[in-house]
Amino acid sequence: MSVSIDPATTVSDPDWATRPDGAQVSVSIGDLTLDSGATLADVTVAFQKWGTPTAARDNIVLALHALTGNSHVAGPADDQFSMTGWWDGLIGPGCAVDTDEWCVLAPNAIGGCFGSTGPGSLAPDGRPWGSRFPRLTVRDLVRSESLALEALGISRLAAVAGGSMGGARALEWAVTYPDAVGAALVLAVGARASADQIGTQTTQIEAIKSDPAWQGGDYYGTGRSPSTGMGIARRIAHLSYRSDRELDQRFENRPQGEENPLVDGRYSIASYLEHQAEKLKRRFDPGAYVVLSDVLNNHDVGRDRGGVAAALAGCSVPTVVGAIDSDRLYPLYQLEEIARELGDCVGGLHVIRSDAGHDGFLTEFEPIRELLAKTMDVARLRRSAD
Ligand SMILES: CC(=O)SCCNC(=O)CCNC(=O)[C@H](O)C(C)(C)COP(=O)(O)OP(=O)(O)OC[C@H]1O[C@@H](n2cnc3c(N)ncnc32)[C@H](O)[C@@H]1OP(=O)(O)O
Ligand SMILES: N[C@@H](CCO)C(=O)O
Repeated sequence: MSVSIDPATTVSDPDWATRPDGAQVSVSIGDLTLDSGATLADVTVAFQKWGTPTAARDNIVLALHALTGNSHVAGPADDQFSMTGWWDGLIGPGCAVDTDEWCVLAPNAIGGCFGSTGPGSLAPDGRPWGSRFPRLTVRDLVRSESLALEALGISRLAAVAGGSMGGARALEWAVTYPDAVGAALVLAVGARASADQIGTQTTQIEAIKSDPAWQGGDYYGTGRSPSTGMGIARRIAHLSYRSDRELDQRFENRPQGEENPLVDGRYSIASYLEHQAEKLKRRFDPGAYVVLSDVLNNHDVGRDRGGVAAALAGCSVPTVVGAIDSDRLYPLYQLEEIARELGDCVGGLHVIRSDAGHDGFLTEFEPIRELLAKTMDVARLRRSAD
């Protein structure tokens, strides 16, 4: 990729390359011009790193998280990240992405709440961005990542990989910078947002904005947060992340424990969704949920590129494409389109048989391991051909 670095660019830790696995580094990339034409001032992109970059920086793999994910792709839960890494066991010494060979970087998306600039960050005037935070696109996220990588001395990626919003980012990486990406793994995402996805995501956004604690988006520092609205959003979202079959097998129409839904008790599924909502409230910012859901809504790899088919056909990056057969958020036909139209799809569409639904890109360890290994095989061939 070729990007022009803002003179304000700084790297928090100049020795980041030799730091141990899981090390964090943040890069201030200065002002970022957005697709909307607006400028986001003083942007920081925060990463975690596993493995060691070569002197030539030719072994870098970008692991891209989904909507509420973060840079913690491997390792146990710790003080900063309350969850086990989302691809734990897939990235590390001897794993599918072998960090004795590859150096994995996982950037936190801008617009989020894990160290990269988001709506809860302080703007240059010292106040939280809040309602002033601009709308972002997947391409804005990818551009911020490419600027940060340039500042780390990285101009080429051996591979990019991700699912869901991470898959949208991986696809945009491949289409935007085909000469700078060796191989890609795109999981559980479409080439553009569908009416169904925009419908459910705008409904979730409305749930957050209709919480009185939203305060027009300027709730930071007020002591009140629209977490009730985000809890409702997460319940709606979580249903779309799992399959009807799996949920019914697990919960049927059973009551929760001894509770009686015919009086004032809950159904088991309602209790489960409440649990998922409560967990998200503890680790995610509603404002970031709104910004990144909007990013998913405007995802369209064909925008200003002559449409989806033309954009995908023009992409020369060898790309492994994977779908989960029970994914009702990103149904099979959307992944079939990507696999069919891409300039260089490796082995056609890989369909993962699972009842886990969309979340299968996180839970189906063995099939994801195989797809990651396949992607790294392609990356290795391309690296040796360079
Ligand atoms: C790429 C990225 O980074 S995306 C971000 C990844 N992480 C997340 O999305 C975090 C949210 N977590 C999840 O979505 C899921 O936990 C996944 C996808 C990571 C894993 O899914 P699974 O292992 O299938 O978990 P599952 O959906 O069964 O949930 C289990 C939880 O529900 C709870 N639960 C199950 N039944 C009930 C019930 N009737 N009432 C209340 N809670 C219940 C379990 O106790 C368990 O709780 P715990 O997670 O606090 O231990
Ligand atoms: N469980 C995932 C689903 C969205 O892809 C998340 O919360 O980000």
